Amino acid sequence: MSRTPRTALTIAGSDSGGGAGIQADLRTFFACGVHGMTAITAVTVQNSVGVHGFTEIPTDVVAAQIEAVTGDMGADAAKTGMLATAEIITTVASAVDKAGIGKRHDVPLVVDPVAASMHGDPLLREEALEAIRTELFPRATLVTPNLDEVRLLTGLSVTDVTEQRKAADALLELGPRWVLVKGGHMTDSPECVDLLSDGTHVVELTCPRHDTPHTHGGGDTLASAITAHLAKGFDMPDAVAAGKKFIERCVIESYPLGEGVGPVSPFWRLGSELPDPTA
Ligand SMILES: Nc1ncnc2c1ncn2[C@@H]1O[C@H](COP(=O)(O)OP(=O)(O)OP(=O)(O)O)[C@@H](O)[C@H]1O
Ligand SMILES: Cc1ncc(CO)c(N)n1
Repeated sequence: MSRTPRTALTIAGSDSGGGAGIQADLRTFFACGVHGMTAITAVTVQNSVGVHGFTEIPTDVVAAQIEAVTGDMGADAAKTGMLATAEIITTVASAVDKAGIGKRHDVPLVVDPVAASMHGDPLLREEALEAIRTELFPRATLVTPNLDEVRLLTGLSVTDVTEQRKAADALLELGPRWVLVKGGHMTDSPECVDLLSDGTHVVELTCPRHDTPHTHGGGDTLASAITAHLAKGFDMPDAVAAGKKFIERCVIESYPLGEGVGPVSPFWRLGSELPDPTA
């Protein structure tokens, strides 16, 4: 029998195309050496071109998934992605409290406030934004908004690092312990700067902007890589630094698939099992 790995739970939606959502989270957990568990909140009909629709999972089933895995296997860290509705958000907030997950407990909670797909298709009902602010942010150990989500949550438009700092301060007012303001959408910049802050420690994580349109699932992959490293016991700045290194390589190795936007790729972690370029 071999040693049991650390565990991480993702509470998120399914992407039928396999590049984002639950599927991205699970493959990232695996690539980072952590056992992944899932509580599915919604099933999207999605491919490289866009999200064609979604169905929510009943709230009692969302809560039961969280209870079943945390009560039996335990989670060393957890993350949320697509939550779809205010009712699901409220359910998740009380389920993580019951499971001892979140800022006030020992088990870190990463909240990725997913509002839309990268094609601009909504993944969250409009009226649910307030529930993200009031129910989830105060429970979060880390929140990881992109710049569109920053604007929706705070009303602030961010175009440079100085504005990223102001946005981080505004988001911290909503109660999370740490904030990571992602800079992937600042497409005029030759660098991708993500700003991490807890109000005292401010760290800029920078990498070159790699020239690829295929970044589907980038936000989910970054948040799950951070969650996996938190599960392994890294402190927040080290977990985020490890996540940033991981996502940069996944962006470099991203591949075209379908007619639209291809996924970022954790395949590089497989070494000799890498896809055969001659096949
Ligand atoms: N072209 C790129 N080159 C290098 N890093 C990138 C690139 N695009 C995005 N990133 C990085 O990928 C991560 C995800 O950032 P982004 O701001 O795109 O999040 P997101 O919009 O939530 O992602 P998505 O909606 O595509 O899943 C960040 O660490 C960002 O800096
Ligand atoms: C299910 C799902 N979650 C998150 C995203 C955002 O990348 C997506 N496109 N689909």
